[in-house]
Amino acid sequence: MSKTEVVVYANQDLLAAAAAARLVTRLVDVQAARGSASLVLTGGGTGIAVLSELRASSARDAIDWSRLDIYWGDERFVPADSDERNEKQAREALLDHVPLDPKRVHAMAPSDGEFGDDVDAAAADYASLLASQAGPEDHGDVPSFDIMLLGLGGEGHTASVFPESPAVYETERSVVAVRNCPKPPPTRISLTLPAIRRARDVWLMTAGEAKADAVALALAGAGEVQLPVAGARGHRRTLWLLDRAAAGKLTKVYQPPTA
Ligand SMILES: O=C(O)[C@H](O)[C@@H](O)[C@H](O)[C@H](O)COP(=O)(O)O
Repeated sequence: MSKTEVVVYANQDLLAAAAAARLVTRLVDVQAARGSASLVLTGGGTGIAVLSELRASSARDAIDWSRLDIYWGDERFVPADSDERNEKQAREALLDHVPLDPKRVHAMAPSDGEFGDDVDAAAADYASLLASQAGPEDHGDVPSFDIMLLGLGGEGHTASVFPESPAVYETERSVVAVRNCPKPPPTRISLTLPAIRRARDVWLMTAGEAKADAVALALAGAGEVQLPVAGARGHRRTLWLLDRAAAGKLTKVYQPPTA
């Protein structure tokens, strides 16, 4: 039975530092149990701040970086050297500073890569990659990621699955091309909600008052077509990591003292 837990931090800086500390603990535990671990990254201010905190953490090298698979939940379909690319931001914040195995860093294709501007081909290629990484124990064509990090938008998007968009209705494919995104850049590649739900742990991390309505609606059981983040769940655990402002419309959650 999957659990949902909510932890509220006094502010976004503490949230990012604490999430980085949690990542160290969880990844070390998974590696101790199974030898290797997998982590799915997100873009967005909070997601990248967590990676910067992990880079700065004195505990970070407790993780065996050579036995960690890195994936992305979504990517902006822009040239490889664009500052808008989630991959580029993650590399600068963390990935270029730790001894990862390059073969285990699974980025989504850029718009000037081997598929050119064919975003459908780039999405299909990532779906094939996920299928090739899934083992017999994974019951399907997506690996059971150990931790999937996700952010959310005030209107309820997560990864690049936007409210009432074609991606939110996708039930077959694990990865889709996304066009005409309300949030720029307009063309993206995204895991779908069924693929997100293959993760053991989903960590939804967000800060700020602008996210408070979406957080409260998702935790109250809103429908995923109108509020895609409501459909982002881990099959072991769904962990919401919030700051006080993002938790502002929740009742009955422990609120920490002001830092
Ligand atoms: O590609 C993107 O635009 C991001 O992946 C996006 O989904 C982001 O995670 C959220 O919008 C939260 O962003 P903040 O952390 O900046 O609020």
